[in-house]
This record gives sequence, C-alpha cells and structure tokens, in this order.
Amino acid sequence: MSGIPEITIGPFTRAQGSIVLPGSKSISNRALLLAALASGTTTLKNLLDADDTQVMRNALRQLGLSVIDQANHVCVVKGCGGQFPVREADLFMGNAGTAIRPLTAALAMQGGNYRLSGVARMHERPIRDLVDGLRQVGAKIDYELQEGYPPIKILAADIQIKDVVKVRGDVSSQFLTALLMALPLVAQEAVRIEVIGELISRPYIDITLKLMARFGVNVACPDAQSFVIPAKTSDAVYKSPGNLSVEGDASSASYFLALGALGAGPVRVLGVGKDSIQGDVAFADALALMGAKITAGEDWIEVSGVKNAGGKLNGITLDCTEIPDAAMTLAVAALFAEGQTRLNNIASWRVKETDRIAAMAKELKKIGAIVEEGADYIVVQAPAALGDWKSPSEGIDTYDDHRMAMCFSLATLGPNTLKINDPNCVAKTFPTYFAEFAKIVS
Ligand SMILES: O=C(O)C1=C[C@@H](OP(=O)(O)O)[C@@H](O)[C@H](O)C1
Ligand SMILES: C=C(OP(=O)(O)O)C(=O)O
Repeated sequence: MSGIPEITIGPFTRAQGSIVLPGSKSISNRALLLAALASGTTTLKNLLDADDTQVMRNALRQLGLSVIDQANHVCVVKGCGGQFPVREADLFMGNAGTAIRPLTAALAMQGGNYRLSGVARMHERPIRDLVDGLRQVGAKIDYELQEGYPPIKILAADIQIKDVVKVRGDVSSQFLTALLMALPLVAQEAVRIEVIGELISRPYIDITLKLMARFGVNVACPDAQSFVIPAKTSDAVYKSPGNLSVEGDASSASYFLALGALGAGPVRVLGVGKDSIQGDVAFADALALMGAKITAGEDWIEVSGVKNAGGKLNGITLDCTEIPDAAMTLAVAALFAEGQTRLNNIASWRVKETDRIAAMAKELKKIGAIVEEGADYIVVQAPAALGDWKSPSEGIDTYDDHRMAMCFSLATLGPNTLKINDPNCVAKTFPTYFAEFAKIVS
C-alpha cells in the first residue's frame, strides 16, 4: 500500500451529513465466487472496490475466469459452471479471510493443484478447522510452514462425499461458510454439515445461505447446528441470477452511525437499512441501547444525537458474538459514555487482522481510558474528566487493521487533536474512508 505514514486530525465537535456506503465486503466476495462457479454471466452492481475484493477478483482471473470491472462499481463475471479452467495456480490472498477460506474449499473440490498464501498476518490466522473439514471428504491439503495456518497447498484428489461432514464453529464462521459454498459442487447425495460446539458470528452464515439461494442452491437448516446441502441434479449447480446488487457495507456504516451519536447528527447512511441481510445492522440497536437516537428505513439508517438531556451515551454490557466487527466501534464509542462498557464473547478478535483485544486495549489506554481485557472480553471506561483525555505524541497505532484506523477516527470528537498512524490500512475494505469522514465532521 502506498502510504502516508500518519494523519493528524480533529478535534471536531459536530458530525452531520449523509454517506452512500461502499458495497459490503462479505456480500461482494461471496457473490464473486458464486458468480464464478455458476453457469451464465452475472452482473454485480455496487461491488466493493477494495483490497479484499481485489485479491478475490485477481485470483478468479488467474483461475481462468473472465471478471471484467466496469465503471461505477459494476463487475461482470462469466461463470465456469463449477470447474475452474486453470488446474494449477499460485494465489495471493492478502489478508482477506472472506477470500482465502471460501476459495480454499472451492479449489479443494476441483481436482487440481493450487497454492494459497497471503501477507505475514494471514500466515498467523487459523485455517485448520476448514482443512480438517475438507479432509473428511478426501481433500489433500498440506501446510507449507506451520501446521494449521496458510500458506497451504491443495493437491489433486478424488473427492468422496460423505453423508455428514463435521466442522468446528468457535474460531471463525468462515470455515462453515466455505464448506457450505463448496460442497454443493460435489454433492452426488445430500450432505449434512454438522457444527461441533459453539457457532460464532452466526449472521454471516445467514448471508452465505441467502446468497447461495440467489444462485439456486437452497440449504435446509433442521436445527441450529445442522445444514443440509441438497444432492446435485446437474453439473452446474449454481445458476447465475443475472444481476445482483450488493448492499452497502453494514460494518462500514457503524463508524458513521457512531459519529451521528457523538457529533449530534443527523448522520444518515445510505445502502443498508431494515431490509439488510447483514448482521452488523444490529450495531444500530447496540447504539440505541447506549442512548443514541436512531431511525431507519428499508435501505437507510440515521442517527441524530443522544436521547438523554446531558447529551452523553451510557455504558452497556453486550454479548457481541453476532456483531464481531461492529463491536469494535462500540469499544471506541465507550470513550464517550457514562459508566463502563463491557463487550463479551469477542475471543475471535484475537485471530483477525491483528490481536484486536490487545490492540484496542493498548490504544484506548493511550487516550486515557481505563481498560480491562480478558481472553474473550474487553471493558472500557472513559477518561474520568475532560482533562484526562490524552493526545499521544507517538500517535495511535493501527496494526495494519482497517478497523483500528476507522474506529479511532471517532476519538477526534474528544477534546484533542489525534495522530493516527498508517491510515491507508483502511484500503482493506474502505479506501475512501478518511475522505468521507472529512465530509461529515467539523
Ligand atoms: O463471513 C464473513 O463475511 C465474515 C465473518 C466474520 O468473521 P468470523 O466468522 O471469523 O468471526 C467477520 O469478522 C468478517 O469480517 C467477515
Ligand atoms: C475480520 C475481518 O476480515 P476478514 O474477512 O479478513 O476475516 C474484518 O473485516 O473485520
């Protein structure tokens, strides 16, 4: 990433305006892969243009697909009907979990030889539960460096479908998502995927199921831990829906919604609303619980300040397993709340772009917050008085984590100027973040 080393911004007192959200990362990468695997041509509208979707597009092109970017975030994908034209490839997946995990599963069904690697941090992000799931159907996958982590090599193998495939769901839901999207390609008989133990980040599974249904594959869910993939009736199991419009990104919306609460608002996000299929729209409910004034329509949400007369948010205790990404925004909003905010069930933060619990705790403390971290929780208490807010001269470190940079931009609604290091890491999901932020704050 070409990078300016830092930006120094704020302090701001107001936030007001509206923003058209970029496309959802989760929907974009699922739609790209399903369109590639489908029969027919799919025109994707409002596709996210960012690092995570770029690595997916590049990988699909390397695999022999026609993936044509057009103006205004339109992308046209000619599907291959289930079999990638290229049988050997070395694919770079950056730090995109939504690219490497689903693609690994789809490639393991192909009977070709592939290598998948990423940035250094990707090689510290687990993939074992997915590999274990794929090995149950005969996939041959080797770890190149460290057992359980990318880079991985997929070797040509005969896939033998079984009636039950088991997968753990407590480290990442993306492993289940990957199996759900890939197994229909080889399901001569119906296959039941059984989740062992807790399933975190469940709303992302619902996104997967809804998109698979758009491409013609309907998965049954007889109970919360089981998913039944129907037996395939033709070689090309996925069928293009023709056009598919990607919703605005609900996780990206969270920063602007928080701004609407901290800076009196109104701030309106356009592109997600009551009809969204993304779990992170529940961030608006969490913000309401903290005292923000929220209204919503089918495809917009607006925040106009805070309900209570003092104009301050109140701290909350929340189980965040269903909103792991937007929960980070709550941790920084907690800087502006009366009382402490406790975010529970966030162990997965530790295996994402960085160890987000440790990073969040360290940087919030630099600003003057009182923070306690545990294996799977964080407690944040605002600086006691205005005079206790600090503006660290070394700046806020962002750990190559887009969400750290976006979250900490909110702290500029405090009393001080803030230096944010490596702001361009937002390119992972929201390259224009700071330009949009600048339009809203004053
Ligand atoms: O499937 C997805 O699109 C995602 C699932 C979540 O990951 P986990 O399931 O690892 O929590 C989320 O944090 C990530 O940004 C996107
Ligand atoms: C966890 C995230 O990304 P990934 O899709 O790489 O898991 C995220 O965007 O917050």
